[in-house]
Amino acid sequence: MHNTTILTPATLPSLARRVSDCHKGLLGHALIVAGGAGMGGASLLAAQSCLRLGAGLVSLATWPEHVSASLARQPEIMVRAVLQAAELQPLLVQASVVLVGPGLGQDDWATSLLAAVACTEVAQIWDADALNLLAQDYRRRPTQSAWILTPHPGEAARLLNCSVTEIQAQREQSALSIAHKYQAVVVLKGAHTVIANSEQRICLCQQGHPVMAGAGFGDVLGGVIAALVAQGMELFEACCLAVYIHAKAGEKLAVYGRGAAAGDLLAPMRQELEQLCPITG
Ligand SMILES: NC(=O)C1=CN([C@@H]2O[C@H](COP(=O)(O)OP(=O)(O)OC[C@H]3O[C@@H](n4cnc5c(N)ncnc54)[C@H](O)[C@@H]3O)[C@@H](O)[C@H]2O)[C@@H](O)CC1
Ligand SMILES: Nc1ncnc2c1ncn2[C@@H]1O[C@H](COP(=O)(O)OP(=O)(O)O)[C@@H](O)[C@H]1O
Repeated sequence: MHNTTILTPATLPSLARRVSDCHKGLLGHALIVAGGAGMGGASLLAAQSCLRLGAGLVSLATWPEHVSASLARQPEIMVRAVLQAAELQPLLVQASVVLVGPGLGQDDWATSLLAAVACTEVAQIWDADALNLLAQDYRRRPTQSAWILTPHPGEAARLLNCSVTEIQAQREQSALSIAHKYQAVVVLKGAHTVIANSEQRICLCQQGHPVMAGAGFGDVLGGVIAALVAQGMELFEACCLAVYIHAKAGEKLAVYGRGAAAGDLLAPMRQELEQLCPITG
């Protein structure tokens, strides 16, 4: 049996305040490995949200055709064209956390980049196509590092080799089963997101809104988790805080009705984080 903790301001973990002589070198370097051909939006959304939630440095390793558009949109991100996995190595060495998968695709290029990430010791977050590739072959998992998996119900069904209906019928148990099978922290997304780990720890987020049922909202969440890990939070705690501020920001967007774009979350997520965990003081 497990006890479920409902995420509220009283139960949420906190992000440490910044000391007055803080500098970007103390706030982590996040590497986003994302965006195969035709999916440059997913990688940019993830990298932007990581930057906007306070990571000290953000690098984006992506398919070459996305470099100029990404730089034009967000020049603070260090955007690198990567054609071969070997080109990832110097970036992996610098990273304090890696997010891999948004819009990555599942071709040979994507598979080789994922293999390079899995070999490193740095904490890593696997999302979207990284999860699809993992579901196809369990041996793709990292062997030396702590990791987070962020499936939506479709990806969760692939990871457990069952149906979406079965996942949704018992969401908490499904998250625990994935956590146990893959020895990871798991964020099972969708209405009332569940966070679980392999020690049967489980948290439930009751915030959020159907206005978030749109392209890219999960890519943004991956970037937020990466930002909080980069700034020093433990993996499970970072997931809880990220899920909560992402969902609360979604509720704020709901007042405008249908048609929210995932990038609209950035400003309200910053406000939520500041309200819960002020930067100084
Ligand atoms: N702008 C971009 O470049 C975007 C790229 N994206 C990328 O597109 C690729 C494919 O991802 P998709 O997620 O679209 O496709 P998937 O085939 O992985 O997932 C879609 C299916 O999952 C199930 N599902 C998902 N959420 C559910 C929920 N809450 N309840 C019940 N069932 C649910 C449904 O069966 C749905 O048809 C990924 O690499 C992703 O990162 C998307 O993130 C959309 C935006
Ligand atoms: N009906 C809903 N209620 C609450 N949150 C939702 C709802 N629909 C989607 N979300 C949230 O939006 C995000 C969608 O992620 P995902 O399905 O991975 O989208 P994408 O791959 O397009 O980025 C998740 O964080 C999920 O919890």
